[in-house]
Amino acid sequence: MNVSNSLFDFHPDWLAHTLASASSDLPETKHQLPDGTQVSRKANGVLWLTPPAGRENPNKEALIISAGVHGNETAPIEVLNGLVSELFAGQWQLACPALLMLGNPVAMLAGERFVDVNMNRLFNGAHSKPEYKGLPEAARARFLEEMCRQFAMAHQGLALSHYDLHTAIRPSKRERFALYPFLEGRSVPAAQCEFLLEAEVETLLLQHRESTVFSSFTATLLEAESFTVELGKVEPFGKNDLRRFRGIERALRRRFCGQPAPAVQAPFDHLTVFEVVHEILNTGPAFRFHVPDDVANFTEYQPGTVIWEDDETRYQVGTAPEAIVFPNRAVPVGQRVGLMIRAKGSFGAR
Ligand SMILES: O=C(O)CCC(=O)N[C@@H](CCC(=O)O)C(=O)O
Ligand SMILES: [Zn+2]
Repeated sequence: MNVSNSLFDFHPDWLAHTLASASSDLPETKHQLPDGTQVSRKANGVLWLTPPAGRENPNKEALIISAGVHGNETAPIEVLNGLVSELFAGQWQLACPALLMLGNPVAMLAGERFVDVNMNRLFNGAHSKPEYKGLPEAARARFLEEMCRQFAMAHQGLALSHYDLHTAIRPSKRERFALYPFLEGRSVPAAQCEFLLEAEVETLLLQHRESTVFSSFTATLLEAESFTVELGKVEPFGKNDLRRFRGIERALRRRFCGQPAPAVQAPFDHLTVFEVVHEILNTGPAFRFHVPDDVANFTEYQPGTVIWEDDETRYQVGTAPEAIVFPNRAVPVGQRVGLMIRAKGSFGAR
């Protein structure tokens, strides 16, 4: 029997199966591709792939790729699903172990960012907070963390990278950008910058503190080189212009196949690096946010502009212009309303 048929219960592909099984508790199932690659479906939307023993892993690495941690960010889900279909159809062979995760199948089915609570605020152990007790998104975040832990343990000695793929709610003056989780003393390896450029991601944002997002968990606890990667704008399934996602698709395929990195090429030959200078948090009922709802990511504000205030605090842009990323006033008290950022330099040519 065709492995897709048996693994995906006669659904045409991994995504269709994951959506159809969104509210099911699937037991672990194991399969083998004709070339000997082991495929373990650990749960709905979670595939652990192991190349056959003896196959060379030229880049000496293991990859964790996640998409759909926000259910309405569909393009990266479609890209990852397409790569899985290619692998299962024998179009290329896997060189490195890979853990592939569709983060929040229930939210994906609903076409929503999340169902009860933003899952990308539940990592680094936040899922265990009493206020999230009993919520399916907390259980899923805990499970995804456990999968990552087991995968990292099983592949000690290989370089571990995690790319958590997203799309942004609003338009962006910089179409694709990556966020690098904060770790004391860490700097971004050149090979990772080159991978981002290969994926046509031209902007990198350095986080200023540890957080509860998925990439912060894998970076902090598993010592992975991790990135949240924003690849475009949120659209429903079937409405994405997947030509705009060819960069990440090609770059991931190349990594899965264990091929060497191509030389960096214009126009994707330099990465503009920004740093977070201020995180805007919803401080409660008196919080007033002065950025309009529809402003694009990377919109710049001049020194002195008041960005937010409440009855005790007022945040004004400092002596140099600052730009905003992820403006979103509709978040619970204590959560991020946006990030104020400033250009820090660049990597590569120019
Ligand atoms: O467009 C938006 O407002 C949100 C897009 C998104 O989901 N971004 C991630 C970034 C995670 C990080 O800071 O690494 C998120 O908000 O979870
Ligand atoms: Zn997202």
